[in-house]
Amino acid sequence: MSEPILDVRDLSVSLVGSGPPIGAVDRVNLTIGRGEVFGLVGESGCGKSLCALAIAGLLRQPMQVTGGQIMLGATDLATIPQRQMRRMRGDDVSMIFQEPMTALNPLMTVGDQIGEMFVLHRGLSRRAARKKAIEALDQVRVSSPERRINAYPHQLSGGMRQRVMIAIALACDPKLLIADEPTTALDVTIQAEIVELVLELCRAKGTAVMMISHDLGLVARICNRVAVMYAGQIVEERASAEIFNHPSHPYTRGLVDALPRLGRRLERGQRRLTEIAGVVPALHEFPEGCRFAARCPRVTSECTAASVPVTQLDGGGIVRCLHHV
Ligand SMILES: Nc1ncnc2c1ncn2[C@@H]1O[C@H](COP(=O)(O)OP(=O)(O)OP(=O)(O)O)[C@@H](O)[C@H]1O
Repeated sequence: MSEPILDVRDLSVSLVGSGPPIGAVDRVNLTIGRGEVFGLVGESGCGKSLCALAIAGLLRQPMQVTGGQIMLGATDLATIPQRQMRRMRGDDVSMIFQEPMTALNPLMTVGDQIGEMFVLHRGLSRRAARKKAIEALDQVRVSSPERRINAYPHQLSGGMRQRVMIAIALACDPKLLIADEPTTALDVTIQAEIVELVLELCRAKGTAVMMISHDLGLVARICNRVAVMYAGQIVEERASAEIFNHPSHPYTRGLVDALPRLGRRLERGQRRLTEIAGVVPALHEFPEGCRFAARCPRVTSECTAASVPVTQLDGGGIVRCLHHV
């Protein structure tokens, strides 16, 4: 891997309320190289978004970072004050979300929202920022950018809004872009265009990407390395070709088997491809031993006796399973 830009060590996020804290993300380790495209996958509710929000300094009560370090270069994002984090967000690390409307201000034109990045982070005048906003809109392939900068978010299509959010996120050339399911809410035809756009712009700017998705197929195709998350823990992390072709953890195997492939047909009465039976446990239901045990085809009594340590794999990477292949 190239020089690391992000080094997350033993990150824990917990729900902190009136009772004892409830762990949601459990000692997660992640390293992303400069300009690398890194994937984080897992079903809904595995803790991917909480990891992302923790890194971007956007966790909200009752969720809190309760342990570990988030090193972006020499700065530990887990401990810096909110004011410093606000400065670094946009400048060093940016995030785009599944639903752009949650991040865009409905009362401001898209031009003002993009321009604000240049005013706040680069100290440009309003007039100079407006010019840069037009260039940024052009870069994300919004046609007639001089006209479109005067539009409000609700006047644009979902795909256009996502492009605006990408323009805002990349305006100040951050070192890391976290993309949390950026295409899930979009029409299938636009999804590939948006992913390509993100990759192309980040490649040109040397920005590393952390792509979060429930779609292992997408992530394996575009990422150098992939981490698979289950019930708040990383259960496997390897080069994406390895993960895709020789999944080591039974959960990863299940995700691969659930992918649609050319020539595979649904059996009569089967609604989806081989889904992993069962559901991700809720936070207060995490079991003592392996968290995947209740759904695992390889489970034995050892799996539920004590928590499962991480094993280094011969070809590089890690897996958290007593019966990995
Ligand atoms: N503010 C909150 N209060 C209570 N529980 C929460 C909160 N935010 C997240 N959780 C719980 O934490 C767990 C992890 O959630 P998270 O959103 O990180 O999952 P995810 O893998 O990103 O799923 P998705 O793809 O659906 O966003 C889930 O069980 C979720 O219900």
